[in-house]
Amino acid sequence: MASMSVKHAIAAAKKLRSLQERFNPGGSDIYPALMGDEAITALIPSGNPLSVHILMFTRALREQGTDEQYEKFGRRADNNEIIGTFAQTELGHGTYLRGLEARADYDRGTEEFVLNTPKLSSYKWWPGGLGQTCNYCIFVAQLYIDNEAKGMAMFVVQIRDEETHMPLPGVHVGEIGKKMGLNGVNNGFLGLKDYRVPRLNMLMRHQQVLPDGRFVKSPVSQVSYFPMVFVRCMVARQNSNYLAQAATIATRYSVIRRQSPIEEGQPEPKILEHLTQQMKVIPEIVTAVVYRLAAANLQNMYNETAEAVYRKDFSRLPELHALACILKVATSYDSTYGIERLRQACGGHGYLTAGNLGNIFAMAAPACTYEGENSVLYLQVGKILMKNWSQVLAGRELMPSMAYISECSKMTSFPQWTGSWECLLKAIQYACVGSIRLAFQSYNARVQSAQSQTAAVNYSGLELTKAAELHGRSYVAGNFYQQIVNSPNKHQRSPQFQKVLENMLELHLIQIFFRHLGDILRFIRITEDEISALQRRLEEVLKELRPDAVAITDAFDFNDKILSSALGCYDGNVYERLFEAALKHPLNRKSVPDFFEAHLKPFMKENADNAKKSKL
Ligand SMILES: CCCCCCCCCCCCC/C=C/C(=O)SCCNC(=O)CCNC(=O)[C@H](O)C(C)(C)COP(=O)(O)OP(=O)(O)OC[C@H]1O[C@@H](n2cnc3c(N)ncnc32)[C@H](O)[C@@H]1OP(=O)(O)O
Ligand SMILES: Cc1cc2nc3c(=O)[nH]c(=O)nc-3n(C[C@H](O)[C@H](O)[C@H](O)COP(=O)(O)OP(=O)(O)OC[C@H]3O[C@@H](n4cnc5c(N)ncnc54)[C@H](O)[C@@H]3O)c2cc1C
Repeated sequence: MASMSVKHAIAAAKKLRSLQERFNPGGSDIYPALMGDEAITALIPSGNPLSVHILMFTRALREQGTDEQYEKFGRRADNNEIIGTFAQTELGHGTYLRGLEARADYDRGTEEFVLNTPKLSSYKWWPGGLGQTCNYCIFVAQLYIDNEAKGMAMFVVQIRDEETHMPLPGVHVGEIGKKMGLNGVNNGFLGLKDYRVPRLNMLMRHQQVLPDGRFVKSPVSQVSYFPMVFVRCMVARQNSNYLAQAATIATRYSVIRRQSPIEEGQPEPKILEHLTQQMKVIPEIVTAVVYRLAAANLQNMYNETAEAVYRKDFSRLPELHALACILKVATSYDSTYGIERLRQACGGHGYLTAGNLGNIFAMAAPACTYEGENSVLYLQVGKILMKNWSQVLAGRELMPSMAYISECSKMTSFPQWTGSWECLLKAIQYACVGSIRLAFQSYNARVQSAQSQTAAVNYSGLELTKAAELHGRSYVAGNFYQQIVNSPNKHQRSPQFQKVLENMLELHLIQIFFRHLGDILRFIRITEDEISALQRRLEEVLKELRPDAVAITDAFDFNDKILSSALGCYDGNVYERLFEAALKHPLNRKSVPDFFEAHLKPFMKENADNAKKSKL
């Protein structure tokens, strides 16, 4: 499987290179490569073994290395002359980066670093492509000078001979084993023993070790985390894509499959006529659109921040970090749970490999873990919200994506309930700020009672997580509202198209309202009549969006090859394709399976003989 994936990935990368040269001659714009990676990844159901090379290895060289280091390593990596990965996570540590055990000791006598993974738990474990594909990696280690720890640093390390692909001396490298998906990616392990690299193999754009061993600290240590921020932004885009693929499959299947009359004596309807089926499928279509728009916003913010960081302006890093965390978490959680809901909406055929929904789930699900495990990133955002709440109390301005927190903090009570979009959006934001305030009170009380900040974060973790989740909802819903209601290009849309978008906004806001009704009722008085009115509107908007469901998912424009699903093909010939896939199963090559003579027949005969004996 791994070699097939590498073969496909290389073929696709070559195609991508020619496209890039045609549409972006000589440009260093990485995004065609990423779109290509998206396409490559979608075309290789077992995952793209070059993803981490494209997304992390090349970018770390460009963003963390000096111009000279880019010339030496980065250009060759961008041109796929060398293939690398990002080796940070270890067998014993993934989240707590300050606990990473791999070490780099500076030897000023030879102006080299001596790299070691001192224990089994220090082995790098998980990096994509590391097992068999890559011949280089970015090796993340704790830097030591004269045995004094200086923090994390990144090193360009060649792990395999460029001609023979043999592991180099001092390198122990291999595949970590089968996973629940992405088995074409050959995630690997790496142990290094007294492995020496020249001083200039340490990426030194932001921090340096001089020949005499003097250490020049980075002005902002967190800039070394930047490669992860980028992938978090990419995950938001990628996982909204996975959800869109699954929503396309389930929608198309739901207008082909007929089952269970709604009126006695009437013919069986398409299953999408059932209201509960609409509630399973249509909100997922809208969620995919909502996150795709949020991910696009985040990508623009990443570009702007990356350019600023290149100019040594780190001012926007904190906001990008907060948004990248919350959108990576929200998109990966909602897409993973949404894909499973869509699989279940397709009945038994949704469980067939030929439907491809299981594989799309297996591709989407690990995004809840890699690039920062979601519950950890929720806590990270919770901490940032605590810091921002202190700013609010001090009357200081907040970063733009948190401005609503200041506004809501000035409201002594929630205004008269109207049920309008603005009211629904404000309700989610108001509940978020109420949750932040409660979390802050708990957190602050703990710090006041002499708990350390890290302990206070841990013991306030449930409230911090809730506040972070509601912050994500507020940001995403606010972004969707702005795009639909206040977009500068709104006048270019036909009235019909605007109406579909407004129905999608109505559905998203009501769906989020009901999902967090408990959180909202904690801070806002809403009567049963007002809630029932929203229930009616939910049923109504599902009915209104039903006729547009296929057109919206067709607009995602996934080629049948990308969907790779007998349930979701454009021509709708589901049963023929299911049957065609079944006949291809190896067990159907013979009428009598080999195991009949070898196992089944003796087993049945033995039982028959025993039955006869027991009658005698
Ligand atoms: C177009 C689509 C194409 C396809 C797209 C495909 C996409 C996906 C491809 C699949 C490939 C998967 C590859 C996977 C790779 C990996 O998994 S790489 C390894 C990832 N590992 C992690 O993410 C580790 C998670 N842990 C952390 O990030 C940190 O430990 C922490 C949890 C954030 C804690 O940080 P730490 O420094 O230990 O302590 P804190 O006190 O929390 O932070 C200190 C201050 O630093 C700020 N900060 C933290 N992180 C960042 C950051 N990234 N950027 C900016 N600032 C950061 C933090 O807010 C604190 O600030 P102050 O409070 O102001 O001091
Ligand atoms: C498919 C895939 C691809 C990957 N690719 C790469 C790669 O290319 N390069 C790379 O370096 N890594 C990669 N990783 C590793 C990934 O980054 C780590 O798995 C991730 O960072 C989580 O670390 P961990 O697995 O060690 O879990 P741990 O950090 O051990 O966490 C385990 C659990 O403990 C809990 N926990 C941990 N810390 C806290 C906390 N502070 N507060 C509360 N609860 C906590 C959480 O529930 C967490 O799920 C990949 C992983 C996967 C699954």
